[in-house]
Amino acid sequence: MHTLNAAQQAAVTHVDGPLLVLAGAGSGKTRVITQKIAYLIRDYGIAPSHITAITFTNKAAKEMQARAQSLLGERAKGVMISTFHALGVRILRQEANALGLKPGFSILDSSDATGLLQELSGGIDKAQLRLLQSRISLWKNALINPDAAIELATDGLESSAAQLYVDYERALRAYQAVDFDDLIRLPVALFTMQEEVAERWRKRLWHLLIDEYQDTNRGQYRLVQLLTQGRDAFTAVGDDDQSIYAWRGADSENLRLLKADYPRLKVVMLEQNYRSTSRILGAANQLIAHNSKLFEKKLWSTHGQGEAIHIQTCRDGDHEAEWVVSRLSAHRFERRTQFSDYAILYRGNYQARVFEQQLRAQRIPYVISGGQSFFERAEIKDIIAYLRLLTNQDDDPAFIRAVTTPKRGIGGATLEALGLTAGRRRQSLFATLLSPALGDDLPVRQHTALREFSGFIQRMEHRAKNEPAGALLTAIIDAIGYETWLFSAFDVRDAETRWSNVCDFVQWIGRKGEEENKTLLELAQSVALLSMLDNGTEESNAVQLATLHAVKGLEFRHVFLAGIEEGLLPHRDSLDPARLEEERRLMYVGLTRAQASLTISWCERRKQGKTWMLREPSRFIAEMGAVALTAAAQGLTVPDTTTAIARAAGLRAMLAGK
Ligand SMILES: Nc1ncnc2c1ncn2[C@@H]1O[C@H](COP(=O)(O)OP(=O)(O)OP(=O)(O)O)[C@@H](O)[C@H]1O
Ligand SMILES: [Mg+2]
Repeated sequence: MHTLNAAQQAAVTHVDGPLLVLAGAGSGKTRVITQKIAYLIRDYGIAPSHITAITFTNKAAKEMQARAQSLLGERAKGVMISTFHALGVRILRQEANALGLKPGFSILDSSDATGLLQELSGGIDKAQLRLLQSRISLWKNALINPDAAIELATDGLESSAAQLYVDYERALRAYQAVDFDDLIRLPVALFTMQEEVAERWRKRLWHLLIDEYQDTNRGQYRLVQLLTQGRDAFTAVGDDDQSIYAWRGADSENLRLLKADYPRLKVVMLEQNYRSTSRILGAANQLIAHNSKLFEKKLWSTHGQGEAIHIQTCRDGDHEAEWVVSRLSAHRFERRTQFSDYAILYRGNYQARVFEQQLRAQRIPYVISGGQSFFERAEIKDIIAYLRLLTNQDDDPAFIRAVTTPKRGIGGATLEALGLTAGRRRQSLFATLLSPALGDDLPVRQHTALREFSGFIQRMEHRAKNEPAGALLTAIIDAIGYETWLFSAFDVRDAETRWSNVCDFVQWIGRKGEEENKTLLELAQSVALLSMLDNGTEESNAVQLATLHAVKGLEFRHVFLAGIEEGLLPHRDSLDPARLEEERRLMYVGLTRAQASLTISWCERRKQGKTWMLREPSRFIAEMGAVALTAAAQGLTVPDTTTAIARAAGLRAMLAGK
């Protein structure tokens, strides 16, 4: 408690009613949550299992768990610290029956969902499909069901989306599958319909703590309401200036709604920033002052002025990557810092590639998050299809993927025949396959192959109940001949990469199985969640590469913000006033990740498709205010790449000599 300021202490000790901590970046909101968990358990005598904390990413959950553990030791283990979605899974798993789901239901990640929608929509083009999918997702997040969506639809696009939504829901139910949005929507529906179920959960949940509250959507808001109704005891912390998920249905109005919905709401403001130098904070404050305000907030730091913010003009994207990586390298030798003190941040995933190339070329270890997930690679999804099938045999998409990968002589015609019979009988493919009468509809050879497959799945399911997860997964992969198949289907280098990913996955499952004492069946279900937001491989001393969206809540000693140009940030599709404000908040999130130094780069030209486009520095740079900056942009010379590399090499030699 002595490590908290007075306002933080007030937030920690307020336990009997609703509380909102509303404060800017780096003011210790997340710290309030961790300390409050410890306070509730140690000083207030609440059992760990009655406390639940919600974070935005798996990574944040992990960090919070570690911090709670360092404060509380073993006792912290009983606290549920997870993302909203993981809480949803937990509720659904326990209440599956009430929702007509079986406990082993499948969770589709967004690319599975896209695949299913593609199939249902009869193969429309990708751009159109993306629009429909995001429309459906927004409806789901706003708790609007398919029937209501049909009524609400106002134009052609919305009507097709609503129709697709109807078919999509039907398919999901038939496959005993849920998508990410359902992980919130279904518990809300359940708690709304069945008061006694809601009450049971409320009893278990003495105090709920929610980080990054500004990025909750309608469904999540409702879930919190349903879980806390009655005692209304919860802690929400957030910053409206860091709301950056509107495109996924998040609504920072939820902060204001709290005040209306909970008349007893206590609001605590925090004003001291413990993270950044005054100069970085000043730039961030000046920038965000250009947005219209939901709440008035102050933020100051006692860390001193610190280093000037460096703005670098680069010729093009390649030059930028080279420059950033060389500067980082030189900086590390000068300051004797760790690689993990650095983050290179950008707006879009695709921007990562050039930085990865440079980092690899200069042999600098890095981790990347927010990019294409490890779990979204084809070979990993192949294996996951088998896992899904073990837990839920009605999962038709998993069945089709597994039965056809590796090829086992079961062709399109066979699957089509099977599909027709299944459709007629309103059964899943797997259930149809098991029924004795099927033989009439299929040629003998095909029938035997299918039967072999179903027998295999059933045997493995049986073994999964008591054999260690890692060993069993290895057995499955051996039995299906996956390695051999990879090397026959792809060229050697490609196959090697894929096989090594599969081995990593097996190891990871093995480790998780041991650590969490879970069977393969139990692990299989949570795998889908990992592909959601963050999936950075774990390495301790590495430069962090990430999108701005993925680094919310995190901090780094030295931050590079790349591609800070008109068109990229703000993005050219987001220039209307409302979206421009969201872009500005994104920049604010980026600036406020930095503790000690901040380097911003932009390119004079960039390739867009095949043509070179001239670029301008982002308006956000000007909005940060000139005092904060050294301006290479204003004609100051900076060491070019070669000098920086030479300097780094010189320093390396010097350090080695010492
Ligand atoms: N009272 C305090 N004394 C010393 N350090 C503190 C105090 N409160 C917070 N800090 C430190 O300040 C940094 C920022 O805290 P924290 O991450 O909790 O801020 P936040 O408000 O959650 O930021 P963000 O809005 O970016 O999520 C952390 O390193 C934290 O340990
Ligand atoms: Mg935080």
